[in-house]
Amino acid sequence: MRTIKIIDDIVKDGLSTIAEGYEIVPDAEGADAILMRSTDIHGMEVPDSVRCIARAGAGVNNIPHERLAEQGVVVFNTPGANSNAVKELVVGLLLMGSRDVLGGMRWCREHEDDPDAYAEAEASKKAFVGREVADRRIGVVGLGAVGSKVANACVDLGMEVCGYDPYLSVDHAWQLSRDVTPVEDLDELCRGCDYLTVHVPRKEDTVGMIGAAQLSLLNPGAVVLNYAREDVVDEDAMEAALASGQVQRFFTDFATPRSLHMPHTYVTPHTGAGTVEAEASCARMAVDELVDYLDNGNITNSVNYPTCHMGVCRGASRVACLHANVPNMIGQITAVLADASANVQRMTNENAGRAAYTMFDTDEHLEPAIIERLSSIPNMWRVRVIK
Ligand SMILES: NC(=O)c1ccc[n+]([C@@H]2O[C@H](COP(=O)([O-])OP(=O)(O)OC[C@H]3O[C@@H](n4cnc5c(N)ncnc54)[C@H](O)[C@@H]3O)[C@@H](O)[C@H]2O)c1
Ligand SMILES: O=C(O)CC[C@@H](O)C(=O)O
Repeated sequence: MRTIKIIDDIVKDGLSTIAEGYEIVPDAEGADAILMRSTDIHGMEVPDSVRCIARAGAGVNNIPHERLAEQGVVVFNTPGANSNAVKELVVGLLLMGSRDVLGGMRWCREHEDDPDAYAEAEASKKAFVGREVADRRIGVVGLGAVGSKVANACVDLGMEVCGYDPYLSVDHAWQLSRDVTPVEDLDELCRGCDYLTVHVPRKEDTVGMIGAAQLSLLNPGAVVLNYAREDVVDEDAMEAALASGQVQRFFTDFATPRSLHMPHTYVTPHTGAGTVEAEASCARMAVDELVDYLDNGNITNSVNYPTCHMGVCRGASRVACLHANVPNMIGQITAVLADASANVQRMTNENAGRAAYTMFDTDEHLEPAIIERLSSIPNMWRVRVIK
């Protein structure tokens, strides 16, 4: 029986692909895998029993994945699985940010007992006049799963859309409307924008990337949306820009102590991906990744190990070696197998960044002493006997 510890709220519907032979357990200690969402586990000691962690979502800044790679723990995420949900909310807020929808609704609610409200509304409505988004310029920072969808939707709304993404993948480039203008410099992107929306992961080069300089380049009265991570937009700079009117409205998905008190700021409680569809598709993708890794050693959508697929093992045994991406690891692994006269049926080696993954099927079962020898190769982080 394989075991999964679930951290966070994972919709039941999303767990439907958990195969027979799996059990959800209450503790991480002793579990084979962890399935989780946004809880920050930087301070958690991940037990040695845990071989993989799947984050049902896109952002993995809450998981120490580089450290976990050296512990031989494969970390997965679910690229794109919630991107439509975020796109829909961002587009909705973009429109709300252009018309004072919330102000108008508040006015109506405040007049709920006023018998003359209907007539007074006609006189009061000029306070809520907004602007149309068509022909306005929007800058989209990050053109991945979410950003590319937002950019395309803005094209459909008739906006002038510019995008900035120095690491744009070929897949996402294919998905992007040809009416999105690529801009190579962040400041150039911001210059003259009426709207700015941010869809980058939280990492060293994105923390604070939207600061005073970028906000000052927007058109006065711009609307800014942050549905990426809280500190991608510098809060000091944003508060000053809101106070001066340089930014008219700020929509953010992050209820930080600061954002909750900022003027003209509309905060949602990290619900960008909060739809039944997105939650289920993230959970299902995460479960599929965990199960294929635990059962077959295959790796799909890992953020700290390379992709590797060898299907289902047809040999007597399958072993996976998780190790540093340094020279002569394959040489040392095959030397151990040659010493043991093991006949390798299939073998794959892949690497990504500092980590590498070597998986092989053999015609015979490998004795524990051989596994021991493989494990003691320097820079070997974990050896898994899958079959
Ligand atoms: N609010 C939510 O509920 C919610 C939901 C999904 C994603 N997110 C956040 O949004 C981020 C993006 O999600 P996604 O699914 O589009 O991820 P993604 O990986 O598909 O796209 C991220 C894009 O950002 C680009 N990028 C990276 N560094 C950059 C930089 N310095 N400047 C410009 N572009 C850069 C990448 O090249 C990539 O194209 C996630 O990492 C997560 O933090 C939030
Ligand atoms: O799990 C969530 O609720 C939010 C997920 C979102 O922030 C993501 O990065 O995909």
